Amino acid sequence: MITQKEALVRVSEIFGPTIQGEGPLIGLPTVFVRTGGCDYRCAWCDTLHAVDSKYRDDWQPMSADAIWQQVTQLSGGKPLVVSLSGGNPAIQPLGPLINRGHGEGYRFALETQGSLAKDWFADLDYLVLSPKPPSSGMQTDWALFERCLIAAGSGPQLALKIVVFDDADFAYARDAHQRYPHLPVYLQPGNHTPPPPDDDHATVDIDGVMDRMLSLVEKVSADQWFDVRVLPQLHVLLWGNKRGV
Ligand SMILES: C[S@@+](CC[C@H](N)C(=O)[O-])C[C@H]1O[C@@H](n2cnc3c(N)ncnc32)[C@H](O)[C@@H]1O
Ligand SMILES: Nc1nc2[nH]cc(C(=O)O)c2c(=O)[nH]1
Ligand code: SF4
Ligand SMILES: [Mg+2]
Repeated sequence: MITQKEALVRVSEIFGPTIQGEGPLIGLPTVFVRTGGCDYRCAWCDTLHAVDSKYRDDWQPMSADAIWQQVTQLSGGKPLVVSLSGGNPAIQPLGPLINRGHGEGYRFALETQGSLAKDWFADLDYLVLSPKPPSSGMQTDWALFERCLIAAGSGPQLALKIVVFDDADFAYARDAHQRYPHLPVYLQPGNHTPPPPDDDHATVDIDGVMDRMLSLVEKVSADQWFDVRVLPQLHVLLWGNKRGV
C-alpha cells in the first residue's frame, strides 16, 4: 500500500491563549501558530526570529496532528480563534490543520502580506491581508495580491491591515483602499523599535509609537477618511516587545 507522506509545517512558535493585538479581531482570545520563513524582508519586521534563515534550526517541522495537540492543550480543548502568522504562513501547507480544527469548532485567521495565494485560503474564517508600504523597502505586486483575493473567494471575512510610519505609507494605504473599496481597512502605527531577534526584552519606545498613532488619527481626520479604523498593536502596549504573547 502506498501511503502519501504528509507535508510538514515549519513552526517557529505556538503560544496562547492571549488576545489578538491587531486588526479586525483585536481583543479576541486567540492561540497563535507562527510559522518560520518569509519571502519578504521588511526593514522594520518585528518578527525576525521567524523570518531570518539564521534561525531556521529553531523552526520545527511539525505534522498537523502535532500542531493540533499543542493548540488544544493551550486552549484547554475549548474552541477559540487560531491565528496563523509568521513569517509568511502562506508558504506552509496549512490546509489539513484548518480542516482538523474546523471539525472541532475552532475558527482560523491568517495574516499574510498577500504575495502568495493558496487554494486553502477559501477554508479560512478570516484572511487579514497586510500589503507592505514603502517604508518596508518591499514592493507590492498587486497582481499577486489579487490572486489571494481570488483564492479566498467568498470563504473568509477579509480585511486590509496596513502599517503606517510616514506620509508615503499613508498615501500607499489610501491607494490600497481605492483599489479595494469593499475591504475594511485597519491602519496601525509602526513600531520603530522592533526587537532584535535575539532579545525579546528590548525596550519599546511607546511614547514614539503613540505619537505616530496620534498623527495617524490627525491625518485620517484631516483627509476626511471616515471608513477606516486606526488601532494600536495592543499586545505591544501591554507587553512591549516580549515574545510569545
Ligand atoms: C509579523 S507579520 C507576519 C505575517 C505576514 N508576514 C505579514 O506581514 O502580514 C504580522 C503583522 O505585523 C506587522 N508588523 C511587523 N512589524 C511591525 C512593526 N515594526 N510595527 C508595526 N507592525 C508591524 C505586519 O505588517 C503584519 O501586519
Ligand atoms: N497578541 C498578539 N497579537 C498579534 N497580532 C499579530 C501578531 C503577529 O505577530 O503576527 C501578534 C502577536 O504576536 N501577538
Ligand atoms: S512580510 Fe511580515 S514576517 Fe515577512 S518580513 Fe515583512 S513583516 Fe516580517
Ligand atoms: Mg507581531
